[in-house]
Amino acid sequence: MNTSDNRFSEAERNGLYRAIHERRDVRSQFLSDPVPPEVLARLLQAAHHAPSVGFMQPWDFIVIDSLEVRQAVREIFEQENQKAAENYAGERADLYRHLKLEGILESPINLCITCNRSRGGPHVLGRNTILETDLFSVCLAVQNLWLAARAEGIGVGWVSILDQERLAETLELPDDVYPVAYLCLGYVTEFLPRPELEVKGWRSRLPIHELVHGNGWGQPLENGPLKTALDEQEV
Ligand SMILES: Cc1cc2c(cc1C)N(C[C@H](O)[C@H](O)[C@H](O)COP(=O)(O)O)c1[nH]c(=O)[nH]c(=O)c1N2
Repeated sequence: MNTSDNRFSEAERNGLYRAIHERRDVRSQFLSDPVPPEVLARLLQAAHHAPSVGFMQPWDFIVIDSLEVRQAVREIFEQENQKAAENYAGERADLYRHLKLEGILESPINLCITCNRSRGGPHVLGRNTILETDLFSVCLAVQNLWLAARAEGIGVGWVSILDQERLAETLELPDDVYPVAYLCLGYVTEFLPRPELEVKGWRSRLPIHELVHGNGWGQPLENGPLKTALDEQEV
């Protein structure tokens, strides 16, 4: 059997890698143009087709277009962001305060992806030992949506500078439902070529060869074909 039989076509593979490499966290570039319902439906379907522990599908999607709700969430962000800024001093504090870290009011849609921690009953296959696997599953749904959105030309920004309890209260979540991701979605003026935090001088992408270890933590990858290929593909 030819090992390439199951491969996508070259154009399809290029499309997938393009979505991965050109996906951005967006907060400064949102347009107010509405996202058509059929496009949003495709994004939600992409999220719903993520893998999940024991096929638990612990996610729900709260689609928020109400200005009132968005304003309430924006206030939570403001308070938490003030606190976060106090972690830095001097130039770093100045830089932090100049970063735009949310697009809650500018984006036409806010979406909260939650995790229902009791979905599927008390014994979910694969979740007997590592309880957090339900949360991991929801993160994969977020990433599916994020990549599909990039292919649709829609920007997504994840806002985590939020007090979860206040967010849960604002969205009237039941006790066993945890707000994993608060996302802002919309068409954009542009997708930056690099992460905004890198463009603004906050932090850079680490070289991949420092992150790939051989056979155990801290053991460098030996010089060989994998190391060469990684170095050649560094982007
Ligand atoms: C769990 C989690 C939480 C957050 C983020 C991401 C993730 C995965 N990111 C986006 C983050 O800053 C961004 O992904 C990195 O800077 C890399 O940039 P690109 O996503 O490649 O553009 C993010 N960005 C932001 O402006 N405000 C925020 O609160 C958060 N929170």
